[in-house]
Amino acid sequence: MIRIFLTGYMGAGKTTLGKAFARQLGLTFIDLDWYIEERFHQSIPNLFRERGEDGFRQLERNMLHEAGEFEDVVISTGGGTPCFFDNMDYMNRQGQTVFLDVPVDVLFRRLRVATQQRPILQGKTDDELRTFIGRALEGRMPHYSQARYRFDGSRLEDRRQIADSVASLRRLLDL
Ligand SMILES: Nc1ncnc2c1ncn2[C@@H]1O[C@H](COP(=O)(O)OP(=O)(O)O)[C@@H](O)[C@H]1O
Ligand SMILES: O=C(O)C1=C[C@@H](OP(=O)(O)O)[C@@H](O)[C@H](O)C1
Ligand SMILES: [Mg+2]
Repeated sequence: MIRIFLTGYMGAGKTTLGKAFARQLGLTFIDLDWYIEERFHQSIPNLFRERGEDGFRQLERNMLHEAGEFEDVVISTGGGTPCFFDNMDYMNRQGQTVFLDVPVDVLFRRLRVATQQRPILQGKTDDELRTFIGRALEGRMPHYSQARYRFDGSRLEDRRQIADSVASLRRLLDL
């Protein structure tokens, strides 16, 4: 039975790599954000507005424990999932955890054009955003570093790089 959790900061490539990896191995792919949006019929930004971050984190934990029971699955978590409650311990008990490690400059380049669905990043200038990402990544590293595996997520910029990264992740996980 295979159960893989991809973790890492916003823009690290969890959704992109998770989807491609699951497709190649014939596994079920669950993006935790998409799963939440499906179950609550609300976008992530609306859930933040309606429930506040604390409320979002509670339902994120509950949905993690629901999806975390699925088998033969790749679960791409949200960037904050490992950082709340005992979510990281839970994931380490349930399956193989992978931290997609990506340099701040790469995260900034990816995210500056993709803040629409990420409430935490909205309303910032480029300089504010880059500083925010750097500080947030540093603050979250104690959680991300509890993952069993570390993987370089900086090579996901085109189909060829995604295919190569899928192959590298298979070797890392011996799958
Ligand atoms: N098909 C694509 N074309 C261009 N950029 C993309 C594409 N897919 C993802 N990206 C960029 O890569 C970033 C990381 O993708 P994503 O998998 O959503 O990361 P995560 O799930 O870790 O937040 C996105 O924020 C986006 O900027
Ligand atoms: O880092 C975070 O706190 C968040 C990351 C998002 O997921 P992605 O990492 O897929 O963008 C989403 O769960 C929410 O906006 C909060
Ligand atoms: Mg994602």
